[in-house]
Amino acid sequence: MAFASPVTSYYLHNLCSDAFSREPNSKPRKNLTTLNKIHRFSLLHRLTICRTDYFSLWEGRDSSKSNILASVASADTVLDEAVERAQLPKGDTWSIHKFGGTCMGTSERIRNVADIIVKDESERKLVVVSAMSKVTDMMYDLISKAQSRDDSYINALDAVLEKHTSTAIDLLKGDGLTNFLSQLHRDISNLKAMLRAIYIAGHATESFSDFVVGHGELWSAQLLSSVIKKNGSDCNCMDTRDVLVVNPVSSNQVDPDYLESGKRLEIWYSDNPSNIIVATGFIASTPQSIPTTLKRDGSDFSAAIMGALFRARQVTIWTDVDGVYSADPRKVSEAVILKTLSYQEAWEMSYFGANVLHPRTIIPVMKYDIPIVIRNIFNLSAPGTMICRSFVCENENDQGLESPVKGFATIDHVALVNVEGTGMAGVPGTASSIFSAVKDVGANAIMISQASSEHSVCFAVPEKEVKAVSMALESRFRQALDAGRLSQIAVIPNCSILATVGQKMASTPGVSATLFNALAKANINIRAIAQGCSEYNVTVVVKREDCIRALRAVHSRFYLSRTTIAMGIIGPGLIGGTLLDQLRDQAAVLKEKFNIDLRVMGVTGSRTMLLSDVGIDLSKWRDLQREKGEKADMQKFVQRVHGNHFIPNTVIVDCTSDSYVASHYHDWLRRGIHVITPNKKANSGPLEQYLKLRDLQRQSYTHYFYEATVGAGLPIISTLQGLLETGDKILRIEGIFSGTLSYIFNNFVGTRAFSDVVKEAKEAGYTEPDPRDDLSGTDVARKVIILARESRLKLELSDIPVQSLVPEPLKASASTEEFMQQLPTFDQDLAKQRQEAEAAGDVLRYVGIVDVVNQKGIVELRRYKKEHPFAQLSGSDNIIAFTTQRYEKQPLVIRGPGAGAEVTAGGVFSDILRLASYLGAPS
Ligand SMILES: NC(=O)C1=CN([C@@H]2O[C@H](COP(=O)(O)OP(=O)(O)OC[C@H]3O[C@@H](n4cnc5c(N)ncnc54)[C@H](O)[C@@H]3O)[C@@H](O)[C@H]2O)C=CC1
Ligand SMILES: N[C@@H](CC=O)C(=O)O
Ligand code: NA
Repeated sequence: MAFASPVTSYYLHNLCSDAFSREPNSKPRKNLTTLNKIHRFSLLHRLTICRTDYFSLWEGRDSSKSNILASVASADTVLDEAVERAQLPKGDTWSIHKFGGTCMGTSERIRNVADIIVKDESERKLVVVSAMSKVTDMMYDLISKAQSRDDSYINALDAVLEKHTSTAIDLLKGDGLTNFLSQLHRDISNLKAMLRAIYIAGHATESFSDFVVGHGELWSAQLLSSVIKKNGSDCNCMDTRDVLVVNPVSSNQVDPDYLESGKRLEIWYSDNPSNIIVATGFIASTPQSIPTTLKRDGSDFSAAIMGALFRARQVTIWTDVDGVYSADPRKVSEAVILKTLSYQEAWEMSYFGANVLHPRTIIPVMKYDIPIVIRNIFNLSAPGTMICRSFVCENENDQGLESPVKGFATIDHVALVNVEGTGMAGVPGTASSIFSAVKDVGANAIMISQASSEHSVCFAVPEKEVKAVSMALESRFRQALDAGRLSQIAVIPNCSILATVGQKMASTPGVSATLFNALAKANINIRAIAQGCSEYNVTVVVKREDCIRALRAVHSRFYLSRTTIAMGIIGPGLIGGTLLDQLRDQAAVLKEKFNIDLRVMGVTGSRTMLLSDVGIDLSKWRDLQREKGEKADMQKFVQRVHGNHFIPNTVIVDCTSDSYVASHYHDWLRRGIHVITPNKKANSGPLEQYLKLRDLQRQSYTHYFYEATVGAGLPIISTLQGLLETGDKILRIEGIFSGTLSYIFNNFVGTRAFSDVVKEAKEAGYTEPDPRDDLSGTDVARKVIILARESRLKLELSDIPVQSLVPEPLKASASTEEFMQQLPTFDQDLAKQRQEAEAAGDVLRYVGIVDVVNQKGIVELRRYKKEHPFAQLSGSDNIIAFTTQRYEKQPLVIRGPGAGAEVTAGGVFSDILRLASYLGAPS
């Protein structure tokens, strides 16, 4: 220590002798205290009996679960009887309660804490408190200001004084208030002198800082104990520096000295016996009685050490959340509060950044099987999460039996390092060389994985450390790299770690299969995997951009009972609009009865789009689109529907007839977005693109359904796929594939004009957006191509000869309206054809044929006898006959309405439900 002047030394000498003159050992030692009795008779005894019974049960005669549970219950009775016999007074057990800074944030909250403590008279309590919220930061700020010779530390100290004075005035009165304020003023004037010394020296040692900072806990403990006393309860305030002794092991870690702390506690308690003790968290002393702190998460650690010293029944950590969540609720909004966690599970979760306890907090209580309960001070009705020995956890409730996985946690900003080469196999010491290089640059390997071929070792390090690590490895292995014994030291940046935690994974086959399956279904690629043989944790490394989706996918697989699918609907026209209405009407039933949760996150037309982060209210989607719609932007639409929500599965439903929209399917499928459509453009477009699309889709775990492209809601595609998949051979598919043309020729009778019937078909919603697509035969040709390609024929649309019914002069009409206006002029042509057919006892039918045997397709207007099944149709009926090896003599025939808003939207809807069932919805 280089102190600048004699003045400084003088100040420090005085301050230090005042501050460090606490000599707990010098206090008179009394005989065995009540506390010791508690140790001996009550808790240890209780725990011993308890353990003996559990173990004898495990090793004993009957280890079936129900018998164990029954016997545990009887063991509890035995315990109670033992306690009764020992005639231990009620209240002899201790519990530890820890209240963090938020719980102690205001006078109102401190009053609330006092209420919780005083109202529960069931047992003795040691209450560990943190400083009032923000005070620790204020105290550190004082030191940093003083060290950097910034005079404003004086004002900052005044703010600290003011905060505690006003809180005390709110909470206390009379002697309680006077005593607190006079102690506060004494402390503040001491601090002022000390900070002045730090200011002059321009430096504060760690123990000075610890001493200054620890005042936050001293004041909050004094405040709380005064309030409790004011309420008439017997309470003492403990400055834990008199009791807790710790040995520093590194700059951010200390080891408790239980033996010495136990001795000091005994002395302290014999001087200050009471039913309630309010103790300062965070602070402690070294064996030389120099003030220190317990470093990070110090107050939790204080509570756990006290729990162990008191052999407490339970340690309750009061906080502002309902307990430990199954995943970070900011990332997974459907995360649930876990009822129990084993010590090991809590350990694993906290390692991976879950907001649980610091692992070292668990060690002291774990030793004595003391449960830790995390509870919400703002929601007393929530039972919280109990962290305890796994055997006890299982008995507490059945949660452990339901899911072998408890929680999921992630670490971002990670890079993978892959050291690879044939020269590694069978060479002892390679791993040691790799990790000693990692150690030499002070990096931490978060995860390590090596396959037994030994050709590569892969490990994850924090991204900020990867450059130094790779340089160190390159230099360490320069020779091996030059000689080719190592082929590469590769860095894979932008990764995240996803950990799945659960002690019961160890004894449950199939957990990792479920996990990997969920990731596969969400189309997430796994870069590396690690599972220790304790099996408490399966860790995967994924691309950072996939991490939240991965987390949601696995979480929903293990926790969401429903199959939740995010949907984007493109083209809210006739079919799209009807589909949205059908979804609106059926959503509740699907959710309730089938556990399927369909959420429309976006609807886009060609001009406006409507987006939502939680799902659009379908009861008013039209109004919302009108009022809240924004300019349509396909990229933004897909990004929001797929990326910005908590649902792992996305489907885009294309209800347009647009080739441009269809050209996006490839990209969507590649990104793991499922596609469903009644739009025929993709499957009847250029063959090469179609084949590419199907290849991609088959390779990925994404689904592409298009039942409504042929025969609207009729099961045409699925029937054909079923025949093919079960090994049948398709010979010929023949039918009336156009609802519009079926309707037209079914109704083009008597004196009716052809154009009138076309108009009717359009108004009934059977036609394509442009009815020329129907009349020209193009729509039928597309359906023929779709079925031909499904039957493995490699045909282009241009390979199909098509007989068009569009009069030659109208082919080039500017608009649909113009076409419809001019059509009556050409009514005579078709009237003539019809009359000729009628005269011969025939009817006209517009048919499509897939001739699989001869590998060709035909689309034409044909004559059929009046008795032929094709002549028996009505309305917009389609009829499709499959002639196959199995159905050779009698074709398999499907007939029914093949166009129209309701049936088509219904067909699209059932594809959506098929997707849900593929994704795991109950059937
Ligand atoms: N009407 C029927 O009976 C059947 C129709 N289909 C198919 O259903 C699809 C939809 O047909 P309809 O609803 O009758 O047509 P429609 O014309 O009523 O609706 C299409 C909608 O898509 C929108 N749209 C067009 N291009 C777009 C783009 N690039 N981006 C966003 N939105 C765009 C339009 O603005 C319109 O709202 C078509 O592919 C059709 O072949 C399939 C089977 C039967
Ligand atoms: N316009 C089509 C609709 C279905 O694809 C038809 O009439 O069949
Ligand atoms: Na269909």
